[in-house]
Amino acid sequence: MTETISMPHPQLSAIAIEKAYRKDKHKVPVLRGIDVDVQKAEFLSIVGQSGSGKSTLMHLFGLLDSPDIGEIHLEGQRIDDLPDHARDQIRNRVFGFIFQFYHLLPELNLLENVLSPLMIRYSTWEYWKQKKQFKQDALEIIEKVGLSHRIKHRPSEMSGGEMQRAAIARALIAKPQILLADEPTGNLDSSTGKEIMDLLTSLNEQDQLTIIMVTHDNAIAAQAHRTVRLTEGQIEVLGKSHPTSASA
Ligand SMILES: Nc1ncnc2c1ncn2[C@@H]1O[C@H](COP(=O)(O)OP(=O)(O)OP(=O)(O)O)[C@@H](O)[C@H]1O
Repeated sequence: MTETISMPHPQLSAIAIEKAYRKDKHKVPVLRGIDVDVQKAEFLSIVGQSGSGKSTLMHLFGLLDSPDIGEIHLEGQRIDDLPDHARDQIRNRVFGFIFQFYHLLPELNLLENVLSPLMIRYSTWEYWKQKKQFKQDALEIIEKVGLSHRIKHRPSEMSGGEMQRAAIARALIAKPQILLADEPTGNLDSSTGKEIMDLLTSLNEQDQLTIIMVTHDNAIAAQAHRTVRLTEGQIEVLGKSHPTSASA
């Protein structure tokens, strides 16, 4: 009797992705056939020269944009071709985003910034009904990122490292399965960058949070489980492999 062994799907896959932008009536190809599998609880870094398409690939993973050709799969299900409302829902519930320049709301204090995704997700009535619980969750997350002493501070009153911690807390409040981090240390000095990497590593190891991180810094990239390099629109696999990763 033959036995079929079914392999679990990767948590997230880019399959034969192609993407071009238009410039002066010309099509400029950026991604030319990208295949990447990301396993649950993996920490993957994506490196490549400026303009190589790292952010473009990240945006496709997070459904902020759509590929011209190819597919994005979540747990084996295609998600890039879903209707807008379903894409919005997956983007908000599955993915958390952090960026080089934090993108905090300047007029809100830390606690309000962390709560802001929930204010957007829920109706005013739903939000007020659950506000006590949400606030407690936010305070726990703020403690986890080491900012309990900054709750009432606005972004202009925080350092770069504190603002990135605040942005991480804001991403965590929505309980994402996958954190997409675009140059999270790109605006920080090396020791503050290391602190942010330590925080991301602990979220990955202790909370089993999958992290996909874009960086131009090879030393930062080396702290992930696995690194892929984008070169001329294609993937080159570098570095160590995650124990459960089967392919690029
Ligand atoms: N919305 C857009 N419209 C037109 N061209 C774009 C758009 N977004 C990106 N590009 C172009 O696509 C290429 C890849 O951009 P992308 O931002 O993905 O690269 P990157 O590797 O993240 O670069 P960097 O490290 O400098 O941030 C660049 O040449 C960029 O100019």
